[in-house]
Amino acid sequence: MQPWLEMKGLKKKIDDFQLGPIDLTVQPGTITALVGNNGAGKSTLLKTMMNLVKPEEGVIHLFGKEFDQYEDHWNQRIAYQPQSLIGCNAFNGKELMTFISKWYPKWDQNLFMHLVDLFDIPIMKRYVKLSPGVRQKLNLALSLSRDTEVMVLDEPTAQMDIPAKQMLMDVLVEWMEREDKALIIATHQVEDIRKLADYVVIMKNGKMIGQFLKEELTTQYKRYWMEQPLSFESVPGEITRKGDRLITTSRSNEAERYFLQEKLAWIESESMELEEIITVLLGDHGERKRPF
Ligand SMILES: Nc1ncnc2c1ncn2[C@@H]1O[C@H](COP(=O)(O)OP(=O)(O)OP(=O)(O)O)[C@@H](O)[C@H]1O
Repeated sequence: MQPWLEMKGLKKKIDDFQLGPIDLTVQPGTITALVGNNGAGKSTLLKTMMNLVKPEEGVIHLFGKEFDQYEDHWNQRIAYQPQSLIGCNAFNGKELMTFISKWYPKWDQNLFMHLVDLFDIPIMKRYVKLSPGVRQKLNLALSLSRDTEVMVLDEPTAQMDIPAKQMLMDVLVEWMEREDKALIIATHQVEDIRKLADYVVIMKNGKMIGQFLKEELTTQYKRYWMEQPLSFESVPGEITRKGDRLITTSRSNEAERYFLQEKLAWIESESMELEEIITVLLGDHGERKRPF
């Protein structure tokens, strides 16, 4: 199947920050979570996808076409929700809905009203007077109701309370089920990634560490408690070793094959938590820095 979004060798320099090279593919029907340290370049990458930031190198294909050949109204097929909306303060939710809905032929008024009701959004109150969490809820109602094929969300749940985050997960899952859709979401919330993502894109200091199938990460990253002390020889995918019996690996299939071949028995094995896996991939699995 042709990807809906494809980036190859994308690079962008902003002052002393270098983004890329980025190689990324988004298939219809998938949710991709963009994860990384602060300042990794997630927001810059999302803006590049939306043609708001011009890359110096590389190509972007959206729905099979390069940017300069984009079909008219391409932006009616992809919606982008930045971390904060500019220029909304003077208006209330109902007025914003009236402006925005005109641009999107598939605008779903029923969904908008459903989300207003679900999240208890006061749509007659001016945007500037809403709390950051309620603003995020309104932003989401204004984004999802566009009913575009691709939705790009930049940290949509950072300010939300716990029940709203839970409800949003359900809303996003339902939204994905409507027809072929793709969702790209930059987030620091492990829960979002755990519950929603099919793919996880890990970024660190402008570089893309990789695009991974979440299932593969959570099945391949494991720790083993060995019955006998291990030799010094390294185990396939070895990440860390504590003492001579506790080992973590990023390639559990190969590690288990190696253990069987070497007649090494393990007492117990455990899959690593997604949060730990991301920490390892971000290269922060060593000694913790002292807080002071
Ligand atoms: N308009 C700008 N002018 C100067 N530097 C910028 C601009 N926009 C982004 N940057 C720089 O680009 C880098 C990446 O920032 P970006 O906001 O994309 O990271 P991020 O991964 O989204 O971070 P966070 O997780 O903290 O939201 C940072 O070093 C930032 O200072």
